[in-house]
Amino acid sequence: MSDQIAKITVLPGDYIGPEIMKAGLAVLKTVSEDEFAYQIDERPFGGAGIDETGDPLPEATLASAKASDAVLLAAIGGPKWDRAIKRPEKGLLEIRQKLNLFANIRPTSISRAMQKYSPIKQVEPVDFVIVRELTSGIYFGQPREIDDYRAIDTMHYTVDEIRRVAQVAFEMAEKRRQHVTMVDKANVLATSNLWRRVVEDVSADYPDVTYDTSYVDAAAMKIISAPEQFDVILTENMFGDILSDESAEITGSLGTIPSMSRGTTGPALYEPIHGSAPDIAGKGIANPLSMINSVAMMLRHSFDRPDLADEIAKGVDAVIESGIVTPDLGGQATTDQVTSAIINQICERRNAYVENNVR
Ligand SMILES: NC(=O)c1ccc[n+]([C@@H]2O[C@H](COP(=O)([O-])OP(=O)(O)OC[C@H]3O[C@@H](n4cnc5c(N)ncnc54)[C@H](O)[C@@H]3O)[C@@H](O)[C@H]2O)c1
Ligand SMILES: CC(C)[C@H](C(=O)O)[C@@H](O)C(=O)O
Ligand SMILES: [Mg+2]
Repeated sequence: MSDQIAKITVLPGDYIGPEIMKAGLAVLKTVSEDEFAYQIDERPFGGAGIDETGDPLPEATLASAKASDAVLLAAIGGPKWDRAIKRPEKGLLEIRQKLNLFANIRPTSISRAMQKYSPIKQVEPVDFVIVRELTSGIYFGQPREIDDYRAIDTMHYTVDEIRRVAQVAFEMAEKRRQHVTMVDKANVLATSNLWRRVVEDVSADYPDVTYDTSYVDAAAMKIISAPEQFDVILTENMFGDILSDESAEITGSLGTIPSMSRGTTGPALYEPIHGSAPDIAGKGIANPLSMINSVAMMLRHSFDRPDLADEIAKGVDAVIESGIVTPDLGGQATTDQVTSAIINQICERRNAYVENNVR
């Protein structure tokens, strides 16, 4: 951190983005009181960036992100800008590339509190993390062309791009249950064959970590039938995008899962894995948990405050357990009611702690 006050660039984005960002910032304010000094710099991004400046990633937004200690993003995109020359999604790809956020970490765990909301039956605990390559592959490959009769996208990977994200996955696995599964389509794709060669090589540097591979179609099946088998899933950009939405859904809702995107230096970016949910925007029913969990992830990884992240996690678990949940999880609570319930839990626990320690 550049000085004692953490600089956080805040990008509320579009549709439900501002609704859930408000929730995330309210929880951040609560846990930070007397504990963590920060300043936020809120900037337009995505559709909001287009509306304000004509560009989904305005220059001033990028400059703020680059000068920050961490970036907090809600969600961007939606039908309003589907015909824009440069769509909001383009801004998202650009910020990932310009901040060199090559590793995207998307956790899936079904805590005891969450079990009753999961659509799958679990015998063993489910707790795995997807490490998704984020700045290369088919999202960025050239040539990329379209005319009236054909369209071309190109999947492209280099050894260095694979090696650096593989190292992130193996390092994470060392601190978890020491297992990496690389997910690919090596029975068809040349890029997957390069991934196999490079990851096999990287795995030799981590003797305590076991390593296996799975084709992506089979992995999609196992995420539902045997998710407890996974510890760290390492995969390329587009497979990671698809498998992370599927993985989120086995917890009960896409609206619960946070993510971290990081490079080797510079600020990391934290965001829910879902999009701007235009179908429910403005109704006050968006699930704020993905955003609140993203705030916790930021405190843990960018600011070395696992204590504050744990306080949030305990508050979230208590509220989920009590059944105060939004309609995507089968409940009737609003975004604000869930957020207030979490804040109350955090405050009650703090007061109880103070009382116990004064006596
Ligand atoms: N990182 C991002 O900002 C990001 C990620 C994914 C999609 N998008 C964009 O979002 C827009 C909408 O995309 P989409 O509809 O395909 O996907 P989406 O993730 O926005 O929504 C898919 C479904 O999940 C529900 N959902 C998502 N988040 C929720 C939450 N917090 N609470 C309750 N329900 C929630 C939605 O209501 C919808 O039914 C598109 O423009 C897309 O490109 C942005
Ligand atoms: C909006 C889109 C470009 C983005 C992606 O595919 O990376 C989203 O789906 C995500 O998962 O963050
Ligand atoms: Mg996605």
